[in-house]
Amino acid sequence: MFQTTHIGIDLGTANILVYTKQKGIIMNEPSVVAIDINTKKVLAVGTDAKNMIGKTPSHIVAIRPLKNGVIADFDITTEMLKMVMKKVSKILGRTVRKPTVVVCTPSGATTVERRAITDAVKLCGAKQVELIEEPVAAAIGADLPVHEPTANVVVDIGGGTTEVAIISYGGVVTCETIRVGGDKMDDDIIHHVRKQYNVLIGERTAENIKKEIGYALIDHPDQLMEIRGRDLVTGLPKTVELSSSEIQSALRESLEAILETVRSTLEQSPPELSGDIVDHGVVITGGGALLNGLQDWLTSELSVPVHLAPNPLESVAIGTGKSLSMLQQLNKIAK
Ligand SMILES: Nc1ncnc2c1ncn2[C@@H]1O[C@H](COP(=O)(O)OP(=O)(O)OP(=O)(O)O)[C@@H](O)[C@H]1O
Repeated sequence: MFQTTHIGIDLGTANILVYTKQKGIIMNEPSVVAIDINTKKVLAVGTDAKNMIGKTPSHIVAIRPLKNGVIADFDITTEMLKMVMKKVSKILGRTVRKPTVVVCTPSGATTVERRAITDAVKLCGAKQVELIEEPVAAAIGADLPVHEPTANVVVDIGGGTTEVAIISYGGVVTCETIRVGGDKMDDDIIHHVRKQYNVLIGERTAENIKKEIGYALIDHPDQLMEIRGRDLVTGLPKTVELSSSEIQSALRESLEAILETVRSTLEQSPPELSGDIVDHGVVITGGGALLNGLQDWLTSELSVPVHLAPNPLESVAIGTGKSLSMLQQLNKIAK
């Protein structure tokens, strides 16, 4: 006889997290797959694959099979999920058979995109697949009282998208999504260094620059960072010194786009909920919420309190997992 397993998966553009009720988050790895294009064989998944980005011979490519929160390459996503299930079995010390899986989807995902996620998870052996909208999962994960008739505003800044949602009484009252998140900020930095210094840098370097000297606030202690890339004129490696103020202006456009989305979502709030927003403010979550100075910058621009979720990188996975126990309760009632 085998045990039924209930699993929550945050299938993100940047990271994939797996949650079980008994052990909490048991896996947190980059959503990256390394493939040999000659044999079509998957060589590595997660951290091992991410470490290969930009460093492999030409027949090995590191692919991110999700873009903007949805599946961009179905077959590779399925392969990645199969490897994830194997890792989960290893971590749990037993074979996971026919699990019930809750997966989050961006609220802007189309029916076809939602269907693709369900199909991919089913192909990995899941018996039942339930979908939950990402902002609702993020709000549950951030311990917001989503089931109360009060406005809970969540700004989830992920790798591929930023979702802004007002949740009340267990449902989404209004929501806006833009395809601007941490990845776009990395692109902004790559573009800036190429334009300003004629130097090409990789995605990982850009992400490190963003985390170390990327600031949302114009007013911040100026910091310098040395980075290495390829000189586009000579083709040779080159070292460049970057300042936090130039990175701040490189990120400006993306940050303004996020701010505009928050503003227009708040503008759509029903008047009865606006008072709650002034009192309770906005919760920022997702990895992008960790950008230096973002909380202070949004507070000054929005004139409402802005709170950072306790575990911004894990809120969605925790919320997905918690919704799992709600599902179990519902199933018990149904039986
Ligand atoms: N300290 C930090 N400062 C700025 N950005 C960060 C920091 N830590 C992580 N990030 C960024 O957060 C993003 C990943 O966040 P998260 O794991 O919430 O996204 P995701 O759920 O995979 O994406 P999506 O929700 O779009 O599917 C990446 O772009 C990463 O560079």
